[in-house]
Amino acid sequence: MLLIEPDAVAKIDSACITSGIPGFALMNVAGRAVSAAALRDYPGALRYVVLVGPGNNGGDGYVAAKALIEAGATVALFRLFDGQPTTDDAKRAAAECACPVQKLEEYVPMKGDVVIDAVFGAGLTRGLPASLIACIDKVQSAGLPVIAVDIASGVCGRTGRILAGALHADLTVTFMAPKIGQMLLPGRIHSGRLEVIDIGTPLRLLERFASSTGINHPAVWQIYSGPRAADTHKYSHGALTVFSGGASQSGAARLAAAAALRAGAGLVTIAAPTEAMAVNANHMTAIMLREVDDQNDLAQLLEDKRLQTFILGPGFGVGDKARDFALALATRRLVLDADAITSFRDRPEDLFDAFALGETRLILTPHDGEFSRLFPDLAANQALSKVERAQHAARRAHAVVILKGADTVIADPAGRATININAPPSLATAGSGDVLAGLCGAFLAQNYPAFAAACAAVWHHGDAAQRAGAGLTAERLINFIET
Ligand SMILES: NC(=O)C1=CN([C@@H]2O[C@H](COP(=O)(O)OP(=O)(O)OC[C@H]3O[C@@H](n4cnc5c(N)ncnc54)[C@H](OP(=O)(O)O)[C@@H]3O)[C@@H](O)[C@H]2O)[C@@H](O)CC1
Ligand SMILES: [K+]
Repeated sequence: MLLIEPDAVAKIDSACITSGIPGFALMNVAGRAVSAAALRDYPGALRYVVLVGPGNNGGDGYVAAKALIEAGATVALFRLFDGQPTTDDAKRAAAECACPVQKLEEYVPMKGDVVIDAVFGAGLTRGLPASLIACIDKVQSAGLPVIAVDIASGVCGRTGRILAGALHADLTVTFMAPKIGQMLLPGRIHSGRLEVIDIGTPLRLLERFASSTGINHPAVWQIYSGPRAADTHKYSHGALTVFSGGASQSGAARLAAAAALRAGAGLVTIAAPTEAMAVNANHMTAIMLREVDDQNDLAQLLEDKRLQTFILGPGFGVGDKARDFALALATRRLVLDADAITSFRDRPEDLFDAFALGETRLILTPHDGEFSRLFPDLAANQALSKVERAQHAARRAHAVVILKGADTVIADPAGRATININAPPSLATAGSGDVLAGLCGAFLAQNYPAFAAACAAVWHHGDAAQRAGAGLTAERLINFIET
C-alpha cells in the first residue's frame, strides 16, 4: 500500500491545482468526510468541538464544522491563534463557516463533547505551542473521544515522533494515503483507527509523489511464492543450514531450524560444535545434524555447493568465531542475527565489505541495541526516522536490514522499504527473534530475493502470532506459521 510523507502533500496540492483541480475543492471533500465520520461514529455526541489551527488543516476543520451545523448538530469552534488563517483556502473555509470562533484557551471540556482536532496536519514544523499542549491535557484527562483530521496534531508525519506533546486520537481521518508517521511508533498509537479518504486526487499524482516506503504486505513477495513444481526435490526447494551455539545455548538454533522447516525449507541442517551434538540430536527429528567445530570443518561443509543459505547468530556467542564464520560465508546467502551481529561491533566495515559485490545476499536482523552497535552514528541521529535509519544502514551494509520492534522496518540497499504493521504485542517473547531468523532463512533458501524474503518472514511472523493468540511462546508460535 502507498504511503506519503508530509512534504508530498504540498507537492500533490500544487500539482492538483496545475491540473485544474482547485485546492478548495479538495478541502471541501476532506472536511465533509470528517463531518460524515463524526456523525457516523458518534451519533450521540451532545456537541462537536472543532479545534482549528492556522493552515489548511484548520481549513478542513472549518469545512467540517459547517457540514456538521448543516446536519443539525451542535458545534463549538476554538481557534489556536488570533487572526486570519494563513492560506487562501483556509480563509475562504473560515469565511463560509457561520460558527462563532472562540479562543482555544477558553475551551472547557464537557461530558458529551466529541473533539475534532484540525489544528496541525502535514504542515507541522516544530513542537506544539504551550496553549495547545494545555488544551490537549484538558481533553485527554476528560477522556473525550478525539477525531484527528489528517494526522493527530503533534505527530510528525515523516518520523512518527512527537516533539512536544500530541493528541491521542480514537479515529484519524486521513486523506489520499496514510502518512509514514502514522505507521511508525509512537505516531501509530496516537492515530487510533485510521480511515483513508479518497478526496479526488488523481492516482497518477499520488503515485508520482508517493514514498518508496510502503506497508509490508504479501504483494511484495507473492510472485516468488508459487506452488512447488512436480519435479522438485529437497535441495531445489531450499537447503538451509543453521549454526548452533554450545551445549547450553543450542535451543535458539533449534527454534530457527524448526521455524524454517515449517515455513517450507526443503532440507534444514543444524551445524553444531561437538559439545552440542548430543543435546541437538536428542531434540530433533526432521532436522539433520552435522558437526562443525572450526573453520576447517566449515570449509569442508562449504564444499557442498548445494548448501547456499545459512543462519548465523542465534545462541552462537559473541566473538572471533562468529566473525570468522560470517566472513567465510560471504559468497553464500546469509541471515546474520543476534550474537553474530554484535560480533562485528568493532569492525563493521569488514562485514559490509565482504558482501559488497554481487546480488544482495545478506539479511541483518538487529533490534535497536544491536543496530546501535553496527551503526552508532545512524542510531544517534535524531533527525532520521526509523525508516531512514534502516535505509542508510542497508545501503552501507549492502544488506537487507530488518530493524525490529513493534514497528519493524525492512529496507534494502536500493532504498526500498516497508513498515510491518501486523505484529501483536505478544510477539515480544523470548525466542521470537530466533523464529524470525528461521523464517528469513526459509524464504531465502527458497530463492526469494533477499528483500522479498525478509518482508515475507516479518509478515508471517506477525501473522502466526496473531493466530496463536494470548500466552505466546516461541515454540507455540512455530506451530502457527502458515505459508
Ligand atoms: N492535497 C492537499 O494538499 C490537501 C491538504 N489538506 C489539508 O491541509 C493540511 C496541510 O496544510 P498546511 O500545509 O497548511 O499545514 P497545517 O498542518 O495546516 O499547518 C501549517 C501552519 O501551521 C503553522 N505551524 C506549523 N507547526 C507549528 C507549530 N508547532 N506551532 C505553531 N505553528 C505551527 C505553520 O506556520 P509556519 O511553520 O509556516 O510558520 C503554518 O501556518 C493537511 O494536513 C490536510 O489536512 C486538505 O485540505 C485536502 C487537500
Ligand atoms: K490534526
